[in-house]
Amino acid sequence: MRLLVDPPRTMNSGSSNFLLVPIPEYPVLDCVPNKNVKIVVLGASNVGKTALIVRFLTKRFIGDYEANTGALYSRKINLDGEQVSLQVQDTPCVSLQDDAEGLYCQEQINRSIYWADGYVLVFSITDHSSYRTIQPLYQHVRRIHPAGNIPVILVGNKSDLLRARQVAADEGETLAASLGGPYFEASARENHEGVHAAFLHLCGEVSRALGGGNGEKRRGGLHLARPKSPNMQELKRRFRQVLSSKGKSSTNTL
Ligand SMILES: Nc1nc2c(ncn2[C@@H]2O[C@H](COP(=O)(O)OP(=O)(O)OP(=O)(O)O)[C@@H](O)[C@H]2O)c(=O)[nH]1
Repeated sequence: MRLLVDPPRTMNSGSSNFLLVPIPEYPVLDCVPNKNVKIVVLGASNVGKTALIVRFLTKRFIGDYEANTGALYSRKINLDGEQVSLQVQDTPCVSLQDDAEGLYCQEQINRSIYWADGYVLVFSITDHSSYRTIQPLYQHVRRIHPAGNIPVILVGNKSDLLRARQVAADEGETLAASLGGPYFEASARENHEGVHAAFLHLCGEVSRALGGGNGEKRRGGLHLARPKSPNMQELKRRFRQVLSSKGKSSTNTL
């Protein structure tokens, strides 16, 4: 069975700034047996974590969001001709501590890190401090998963804002190499293909790392419960919010 969140009833089809397509959700019981890929998206504030996830799952770009509270999105994807259950965990932002050695990282994020099989580390190419957050963030992931291979990709988002660039592409490449994953420059605002390629690459890596197993992978380090299940209420609330603000700002309805 597949559950859909309430579809929007009034929309402006000319706008790309609103979530026009509901993100398919389905209960955990409907997961594809033995093929459950769990990834978490991590990074500093305002780098575009939510925008990237929504872009990947809906091919759409939403202009503005309220601060993220950590939604979990679920859907089935086709990976090399195989159906795979994908869960993508959005997270609140992390930030560097004053000494820049450690991270401010909510407990909810630690749980997500423990739960996930693959990691999307995001910075904005327009914000060098978000780039500096990545190395400590990766070390943090390593502390939670001290053993084994960690499938990871590094995404430099907002590549459409070239004039505001603060992080050079080769800085991204170098950092990604040190983490042992590939670097993708992407624009959640302007380009679905780049975002899609990045997420799909990670899903493939995770699937290979799980080796066809059921996701019961490495379990060293901290013992933390998995994060809450798909947040349907949160999604519905966001749709309602988007629709009501749309209704206020435009007379164009379908
Ligand atoms: N120009 C441009 N803006 C983007 C892009 N991606 C996201 N944004 C904008 O950046 C802002 C932050 O995007 P979010 O997706 O909310 O970022 P986040 O990392 O989830 O933010 P937090 O909730 O603070 O953790 C929003 O105003 C987005 O519209 C992009 O690729 N290009």
